[in-house]
Amino acid sequence: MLTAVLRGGSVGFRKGLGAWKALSTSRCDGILRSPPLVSLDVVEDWSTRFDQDYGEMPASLNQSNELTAALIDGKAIADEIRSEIATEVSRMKTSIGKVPGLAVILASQRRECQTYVRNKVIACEEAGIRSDVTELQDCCSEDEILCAITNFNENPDIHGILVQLPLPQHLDEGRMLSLLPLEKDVDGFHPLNMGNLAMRGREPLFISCTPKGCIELLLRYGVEIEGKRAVVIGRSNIVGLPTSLLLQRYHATVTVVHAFTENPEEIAREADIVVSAVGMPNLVRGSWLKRGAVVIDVGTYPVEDPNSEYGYRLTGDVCYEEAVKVASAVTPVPGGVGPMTIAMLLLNTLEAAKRAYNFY
Ligand SMILES: NC(=O)C1=CN([C@@H]2O[C@H](COP(=O)(O)OP(=O)(O)OC[C@H]3O[C@@H](n4cnc5c(N)ncnc54)[C@H](OP(=O)(O)O)[C@@H]3O)[C@@H](O)[C@H]2O)C=CC1
Ligand SMILES: Nc1nc(=O)c2c([nH]1)NC[C@@H]1CN(c3ccc(C(=O)N[C@@H](CCC(=O)O)C(=O)O)cc3)C=[N+]21
Ligand SMILES: [Mg+2]
Repeated sequence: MLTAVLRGGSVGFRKGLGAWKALSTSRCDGILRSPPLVSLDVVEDWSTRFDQDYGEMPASLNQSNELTAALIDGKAIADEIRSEIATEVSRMKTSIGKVPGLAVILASQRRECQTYVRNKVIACEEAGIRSDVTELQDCCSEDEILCAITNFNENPDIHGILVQLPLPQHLDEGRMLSLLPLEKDVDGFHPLNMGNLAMRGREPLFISCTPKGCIELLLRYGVEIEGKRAVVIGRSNIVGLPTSLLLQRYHATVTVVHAFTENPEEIAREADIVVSAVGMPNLVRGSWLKRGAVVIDVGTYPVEDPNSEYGYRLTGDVCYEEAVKVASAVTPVPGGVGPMTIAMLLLNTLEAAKRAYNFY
């Protein structure tokens, strides 16, 4: 039975001997877990660590001793999680006649925002989750957003509410997010959820989907986090900041790099784990990476591409061709973090519904 994907479903902390330990709880027993695939130390024989489950190439060395990084297949893992969520949703429907419901408030005509929302709606449908989108004009007022939030808040069939970001410039994003009902904040962006993520000894009701998806990729690929040097590039409320907090919960030593950072390249090169969330294609070159590092590329930057379905395609922050020669594992864009974000959103929505009905 699926109740949580993150190992230690709620990441608990145990005090003792000066150290806090993330506690593994039994709440995530039903989830398929692969044995360690990627080690932070470069090893010659990857075949012994290679897990068949995801069917991807393990990192290997070529004749000139260059690494070929393993591909971290976010799409495959997300599909697996989504099918487990679908099973849970049908169990819920059968036993109490209810399904989870997700509301999305979209106030942007930007095509990639429209695409993300469309992808979320499709993913909901496939999992048997009800979804309801309120589209507002770019020029909408704060009151209109509040009104949409209130409607969804009062609707008992809606368990999760997501305000697609960024909001148009003239709106106060922080204020909008602070007005979300805590127990429906499946994006984890409410200041109380963020604050509880940041504070030791406290648990957020929801952890933001993208950071949760990044950690889940690391865990599923067996990447050790505890004690390792992690560098997060970007410090936004929606990705960089919560990712740095979550990595600390898993006992990484975290450095945050941002637009004002001097010598980002040198800092990044110290990292065992690099998470980049900037939105600048090719920012992270091969020279930014320590040999054997694990690289999670969150960036999704739309570039014109007349050959692709919607006239654009997405590129990440990482120069993939260079990174694969230095890193031990890399997430692709697309097919890496993006699909995990959606899977975690469905999971948070399922969790919200379970709480609402006290159904476990
Ligand atoms: N795959 C997914 O599921 C998701 C992908 N994304 C993508 O991730 C990217 C980041 O999104 P988001 O966090 O919302 O973006 P923001 O624009 O809110 O934040 C960007 C961050 O990058 C930092 N930055 C800017 N330039 C540099 C630089 N040259 N070197 C180092 N840091 C820099 C900024 O620093 P400062 O704070 O100093 O300004 C800021 O902290 C985007 O491409 C977005 O589309 C976002 C969410 C989910
Ligand atoms: N309140 C809020 N919550 C969010 O979670 C949120 C947001 N606002 N604003 C925008 C960012 C961006 N984001 C993505 C989600 C999925 C993909 C995704 O599925 N990407 C696919 C490809 C999609 C495609 O090709 O168009 C992939 O990377 O494989 C990408 C980006 C969520 N965001
Ligand atoms: Mg953004």
